Amino acid sequence: MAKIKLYTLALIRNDGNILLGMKKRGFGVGRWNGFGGKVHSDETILEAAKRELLEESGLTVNEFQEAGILKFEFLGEPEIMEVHVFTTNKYEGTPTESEEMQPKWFPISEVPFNDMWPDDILWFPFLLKGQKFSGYFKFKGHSEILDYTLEPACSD
Ligand SMILES: Nc1nc(NC2CC2)cc(N2CCN(C3COC3)CC2)n1
Repeated sequence: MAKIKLYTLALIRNDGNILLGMKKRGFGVGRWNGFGGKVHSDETILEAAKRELLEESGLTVNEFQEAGILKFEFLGEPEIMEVHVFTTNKYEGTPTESEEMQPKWFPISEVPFNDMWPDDILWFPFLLKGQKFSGYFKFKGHSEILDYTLEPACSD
């Protein structure tokens, strides 16, 4: 039976820019990404999103928009990654490097997709348009998408 593991991913906007972090260690090291991590058993997904963003970037967010849900399967591995994606342009603090992430603002037109997870270029357009999305990706290793589905998702 596949085991689902919950993760969060927060993308912070500021006018025409988006905040990404270079992952310095662990899963996804060497790739730019939003900020997030595992959901602990004693917290909600939203609490985890806020906690991980603060830990990884130094930013405090009180109001997140739900942007979408992404499910990832890896060939030969039982765990399904369920990533809850959030976005906001309301935050406090200044992006600060952490042990996990080195933050950097990118103009929306210069998102470094070649140095990000290969799924990102597929769902970012939904995020940038404010269109909620629901996606499922089957990966072979960490760089090859074998197949996927991606569709607009209804709000509630
Ligand atoms: N953009 C993007 N793509 C992903 N693709 C799947 C990997 C194939 C996964 C993903 N996250 C899942 C992992 N999470 C790490 C931070 O601690 C764990 C960040 C968000 N984020």
